[in-house]
Amino acid sequence: MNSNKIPEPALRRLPWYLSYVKLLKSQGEKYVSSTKIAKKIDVSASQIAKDLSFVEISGKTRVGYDIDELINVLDTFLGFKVIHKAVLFGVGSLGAALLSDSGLEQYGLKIIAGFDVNKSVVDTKIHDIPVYHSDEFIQMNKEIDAEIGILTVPSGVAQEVSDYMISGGIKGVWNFTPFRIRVPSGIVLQNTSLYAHLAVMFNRLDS
Ligand SMILES: NC(=O)c1ccc[n+]([C@@H]2O[C@H](COP(=O)([O-])OP(=O)(O)OC[C@H]3O[C@@H](n4cnc5c(N)ncnc54)[C@H](O)[C@@H]3O)[C@@H](O)[C@H]2O)c1
Repeated sequence: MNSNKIPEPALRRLPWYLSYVKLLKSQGEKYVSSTKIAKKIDVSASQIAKDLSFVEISGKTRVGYDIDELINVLDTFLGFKVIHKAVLFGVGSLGAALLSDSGLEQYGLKIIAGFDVNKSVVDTKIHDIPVYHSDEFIQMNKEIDAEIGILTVPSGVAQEVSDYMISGGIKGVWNFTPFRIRVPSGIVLQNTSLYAHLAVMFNRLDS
């Protein structure tokens, strides 16, 4: 298994296969072929077989992949089985919604604490997750040891808050702000924007 070598498009497709085979398992299926996955997902069977060649699993002739084994190797390969500790900066409408999303933990992301500067949210709990003042982060992260920082602050402070999280030991920044923040080499940056996807949908609807 070599996760460094897998191309990003293949890596992005693996969760689709995982969610489909989990559905098949819930329907009592034991085996699945790449042809069967291909029929449901708009990806060719040969592409699926190629993508799955990056994970340590081999199909059986005629029956295909053992579903339990496939779920297990995909969950492991994608990092969903290991709990990654995270903190979240900016407990506003988006940040609070993410703190309330118990689905993230099923994908291996455990948000340990939220941080904000607004007195009305500091020292509260959202979905049982404590919210602290941002100034407390550096000291607290020596204990929490979170490696992922979720950024849901206003764009105007995105860069400074990102720098601050990194100075406190954060190794990966999940940036939800529309600001193109910069991170030092060695720090992983993932930008996520609902709005960018919406723009693509509008553009396609209008054309
Ligand atoms: N990626 C997406 O799809 C998506 C969707 C919605 C919003 N957003 C972006 O997410 C961000 C938050 O949006 P929102 O609607 O939740 O805003 P919001 O105003 O409701 O929340 C922002 C929070 O950040 C806090 N904050 C401000 N300065 C801070 C600092 N220095 N340290 C810590 N916390 C600080 C504020 O007190 C507030 O609680 C914005 O940048 C917005 O553009 C992105």
